Amino acid sequence: MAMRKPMIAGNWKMNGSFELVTELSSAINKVKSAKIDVVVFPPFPLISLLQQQGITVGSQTVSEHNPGAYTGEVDAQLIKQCGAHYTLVGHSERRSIYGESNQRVADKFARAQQVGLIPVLCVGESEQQRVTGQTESVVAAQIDAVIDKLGLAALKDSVIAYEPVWAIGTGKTASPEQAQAVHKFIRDKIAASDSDLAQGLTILYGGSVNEENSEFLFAQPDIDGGLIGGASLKADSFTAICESAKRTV
Ligand SMILES: O=C(CO)COP(=O)(O)O
Repeated sequence: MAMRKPMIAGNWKMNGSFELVTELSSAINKVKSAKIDVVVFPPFPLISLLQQQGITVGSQTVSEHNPGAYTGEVDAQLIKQCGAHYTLVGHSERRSIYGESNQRVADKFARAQQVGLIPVLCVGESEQQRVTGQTESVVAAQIDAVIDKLGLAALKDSVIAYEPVWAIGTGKTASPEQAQAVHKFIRDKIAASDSDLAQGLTILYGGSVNEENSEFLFAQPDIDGGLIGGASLKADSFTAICESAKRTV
């Protein structure tokens, strides 16, 4: 991953508080380094606050619509104004709990880029899909929905996060070899059309990453960092994961 800077992203999901912002931002500011990008995805109301503490931030989702009568949704432009640089799109919890289709995720990806937010496109198969041999076709379809809508070049200003659904919040991490195989599949798929784009693309792994397994995952050639859930809420764990990413550089 010589030409790609490792990224460690913390997805707080529906957790967090003003107190956690204080605790985590001081820990992250200590671990920050030019060697890695550290990004936090907190709930919407904490975006500005974290940004004011010097943390690079993103939202956990974004509306696909332009501003208007969409009660409860948050506009991409406003998220950007709050200081966010990134947004997750298509996290598996959004897909499964809120019914987001590949098409809708592609619409969100498009809207994010329209206002200059960098979308982090989350992809991954369920356990059932893995055991029935559908991992590659599921992941390919999730990526193709974006390519079909916007063209391959849209992936240039984006990040992909491979998060197998069976590994999220379960403590069942994909082995480094399992994760590497899917990351390589994604990079090869894109390289078939544009090898420079594929070589420059940051592909994160997510799903039960912790300070014990991060080093082995990040040592894989196509794994450029992690999207961390549970362990991103604990200063010690999150900073240890960041340190393990620094050691790969
Ligand atoms: O969903 C995730 C990050 O987006 C992963 O969550 P866990 O690290 O808690 O498994």
